[in-house]
Amino acid sequence: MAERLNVRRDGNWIYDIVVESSYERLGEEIPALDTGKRKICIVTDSNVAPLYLEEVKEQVSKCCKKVETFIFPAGEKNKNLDTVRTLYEFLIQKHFDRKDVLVALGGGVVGDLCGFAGATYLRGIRFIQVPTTLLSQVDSSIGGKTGVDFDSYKNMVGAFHMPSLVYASTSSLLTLSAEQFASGMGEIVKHGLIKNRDYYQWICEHADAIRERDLKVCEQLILVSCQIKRDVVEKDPTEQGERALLNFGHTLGHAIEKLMNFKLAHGQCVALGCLAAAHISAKRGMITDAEVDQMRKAFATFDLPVSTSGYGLDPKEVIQATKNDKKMEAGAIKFVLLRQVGEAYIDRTVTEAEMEEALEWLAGGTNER
Ligand SMILES: NC(=O)c1ccc[n+]([C@@H]2O[C@H](COP(=O)([O-])OP(=O)(O)OC[C@H]3O[C@@H](n4cnc5c(N)ncnc54)[C@H](O)[C@@H]3O)[C@@H](O)[C@H]2O)c1
Ligand SMILES: O=C(O)C(=O)C[C@@H](O)[C@H](O)[C@H](O)COP(=O)(O)O
Ligand SMILES: [Zn+2]
Repeated sequence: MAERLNVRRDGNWIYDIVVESSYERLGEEIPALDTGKRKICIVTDSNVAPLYLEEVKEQVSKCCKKVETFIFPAGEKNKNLDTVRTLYEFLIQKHFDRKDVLVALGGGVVGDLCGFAGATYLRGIRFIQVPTTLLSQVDSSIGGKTGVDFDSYKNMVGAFHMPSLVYASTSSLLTLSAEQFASGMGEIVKHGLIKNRDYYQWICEHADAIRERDLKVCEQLILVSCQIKRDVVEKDPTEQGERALLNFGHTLGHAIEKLMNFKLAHGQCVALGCLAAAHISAKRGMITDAEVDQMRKAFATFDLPVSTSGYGLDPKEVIQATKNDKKMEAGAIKFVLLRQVGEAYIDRTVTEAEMEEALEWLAGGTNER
């Protein structure tokens, strides 16, 4: 039975998030977009193509005139304008017009890049998200943030462009590496910490089933996380205010991701950034040290890093890197802190000294289990 969530805003845009256990029903969901006479280009990466391209292509073929496929080398390093350019060239060569459709089959890298091409090619064509990583199923496929990195700066060039449909199959979680599964847990724990303490506790209580990738429990994770993110982006799709709460852990997380030269997965850096932000929240007396310690244990349970010890990161360089991210507004850094576990707020008063102290604290621990 498909689980379905609706995303809408003032009648301006609306799409469904469908969570299934296989790709078998994808061909039944797409026709609602009136694609019968259209061409569809499936955009995917070199790791996902051998796993899922054939079955997804079979489904997509049922609901359009012609299917093309564009495969690019996997990895964050390829989430850039060079890859977008080769995709534009491909679409031009195949005569894609404004009514044709793109399908992003893959993780957040494919989704962000394909969505950005969808936002800009011919000033915008429709795209469908078929997320295949835990991270993309709970986070990146929803909300319409699309974009690419520029000179290693995360997501520096992009556009808000909503997908026409999100179709996630939990079956794809079984082929993910341990590291990539853990990375998704980084964003999931973030969702609990910023918006829903009960969810955070539920995640901790179901740690064994989650680690074993019990797909029923994973489905619950996907649905609750999607609901949390949906509720935020419906109210503030272009991040004028509340949406920035989803950036909890990303101010320092993005800087660490860049300085580690993308050797760590996105969700791993988010986990480190969340801990540093939680530490600052505790120093300011809003949450307790015991709660931070509990968070450290929670991230570690999901095999996420909880210390930067041995990473060779210089706190001053990390702080410098935050200044070139999108978190700067009118010269002040936009930071997300916890008022309490399950409630975040945007703070513009975090000082460099606080960040430096938090980064030193983060380097002091260990990743030994
Ligand atoms: N747009 C947003 O709102 C948003 C939100 C969160 C993260 N992001 C972005 O998403 C990206 C991270 O996404 P990600 O974690 O999905 O990484 P990813 O897309 O790089 O995928 C991780 C790795 O897993 C492989 N893979 C994908 N699906 C697989 C499967 N089912 N089985 C086996 N291997 C598979 C990929 O080829 C890749 O090597 C980052 O660029 C981040 O900035 C965007
Ligand atoms: O959707 C959002 O908004 C988020 O902030 C979700 C984040 O997990 C995601 O990594 C996002 O891409 C970060 O946004 P950015 O604007 O800082 O690049
Ligand atoms: Zn993120």
